[in-house]
Amino acid sequence: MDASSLSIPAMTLQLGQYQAAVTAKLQDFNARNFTAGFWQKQADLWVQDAEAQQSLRSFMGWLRVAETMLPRVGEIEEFAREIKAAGFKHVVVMGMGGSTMTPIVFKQAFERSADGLPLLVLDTTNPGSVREIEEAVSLPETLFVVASKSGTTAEPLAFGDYFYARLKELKGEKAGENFVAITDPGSKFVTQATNEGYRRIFLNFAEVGGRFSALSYFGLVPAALYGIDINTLLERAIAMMRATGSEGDVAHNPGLELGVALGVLAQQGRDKLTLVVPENLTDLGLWLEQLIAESTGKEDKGILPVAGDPLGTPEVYGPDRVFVYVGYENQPDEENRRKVAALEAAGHPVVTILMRDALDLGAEFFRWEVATAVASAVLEINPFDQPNVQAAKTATDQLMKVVVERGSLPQTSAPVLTENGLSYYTSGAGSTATAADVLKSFFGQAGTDNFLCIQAYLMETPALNAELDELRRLVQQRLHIATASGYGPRFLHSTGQYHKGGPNTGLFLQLTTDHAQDLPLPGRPYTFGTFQNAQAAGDLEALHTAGRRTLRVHLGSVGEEAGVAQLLQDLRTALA
Ligand SMILES: O=P(O)(O)OC[C@H]1O[C@H](O)[C@H](O)[C@@H](O)[C@@H]1O
Repeated sequence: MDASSLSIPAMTLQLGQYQAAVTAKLQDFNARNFTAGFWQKQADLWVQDAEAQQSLRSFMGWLRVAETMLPRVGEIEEFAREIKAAGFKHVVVMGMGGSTMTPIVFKQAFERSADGLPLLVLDTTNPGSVREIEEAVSLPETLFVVASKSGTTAEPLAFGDYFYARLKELKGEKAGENFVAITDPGSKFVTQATNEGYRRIFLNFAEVGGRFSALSYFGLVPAALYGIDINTLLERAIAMMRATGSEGDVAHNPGLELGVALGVLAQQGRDKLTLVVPENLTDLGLWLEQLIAESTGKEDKGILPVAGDPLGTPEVYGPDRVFVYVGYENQPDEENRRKVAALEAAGHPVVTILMRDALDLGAEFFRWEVATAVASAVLEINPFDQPNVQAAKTATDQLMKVVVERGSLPQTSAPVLTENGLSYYTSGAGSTATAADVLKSFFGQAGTDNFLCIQAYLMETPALNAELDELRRLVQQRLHIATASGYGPRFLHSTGQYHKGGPNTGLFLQLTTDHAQDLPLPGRPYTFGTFQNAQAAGDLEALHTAGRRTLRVHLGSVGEEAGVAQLLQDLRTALA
């Protein structure tokens, strides 16, 4: 073991029958001096098309962003002190995908320190969630951080407009004092934030893509406001950079080894990366999902990150899994570790990563960024684009144009059935006498390497989470397929790329509602609820265009929890 790898979290790979193929690929990559080429941004390691190579190179700024940020720690910490001195009591970070995933992880993984401010993240257009945030804080004492790399993403702009209008009612022309922007230089949002008198605009780096931006201003500004020691976080990331070859050759490159393993396993059908984490790291799953799914899920290939799948015994899993345990050295997490050991004994490949404390997340973000880029090289795809995300955005934009012109969303198709207030929309239904029939026929399409993806355009609550977990458990036990679940529109900026661009193995269950308690968007002729439903309809259209199998269950005016409870009951009958 070389000296630099001593200062990074330990990783072990138990690959069983796949070890030989992974070793062969590693030897092949080493023979081609992959690590040196990687640090020199040698784009032909991934793709051969000249245009794609140029684009790929232009998004590799994340490689050394931790080093760029280290000298800026003082500036960020000074800003955090200024905010506290100005009397702010809360921070709300607003944005989508890569721009807000890191603060979500930090908020769960770290206890807020005595000099940190409470942190909330808004990354949904659900009117109930927006209202929940508004009610949880005292608006005049809240700092709103609008985080958008492009400065053109519809959601953060809507969130910014909504809360800016609220603050204007309270503080008039001084509203901008409560707002901070993190965005790329030259984005349209820079102009808007300047005109609105934002307190501060942090300019990030054009060559750092959203999902690779954890160690840039996007992750570090919220972290410092929350009281996290960002200096140590970056130092740990830099230790991982060195271990992966940033300063020259290394005997073992942990990012390369993980990435090659994941890429080779995916090629051999083990393409569902099933994450197992202790209770206090579940949100790391959200971060890994957006990184891995959006980077690798394209051209009908990809690795599906599966987070929050109830962990079962070996016999409920098919040969399409690789299990990754990420936990803490000093936290026993006995039940998870015992189950993972049983899976390994049964021949499933298992990766184990043990962090010393939450500050090691700095190192892990970087390890996983390298591994994701390396796995993409194995799969021969460009990890830094997201071609299929745009399809859903375009379809949603078209629908919103109709809303602006006509005042409401167009009715697209008729349900195949309405029962107990729930309406079912699907093209694949056979006999549709009852809801259980519709469900039976939809789930009857599940092949062994398929997965269920629940897409909930609903308000996230602990009760709904518990119901969706139950739904996943039921499907896993009865059908032995992987299950994933995401709240819309969050997942559109994350796993949404894989859903439309990855292999056509998903069964997509979309859940929508009428939004009994909607919220108007100031200055716009529509509500948050209509916006969220347009996003659902736009994505459904994009899924259909990509030939995916879908079932939309509209909960109508039946409450969200009551509606999903009804669905669960019918599903139990259907899968009996
Ligand atoms: O930061 P933004 O430019 O607003 O982008 C937010 C998110 O939007 C898109 O959907 C991309 O696919 C994501 O990778 C990105 O993180």
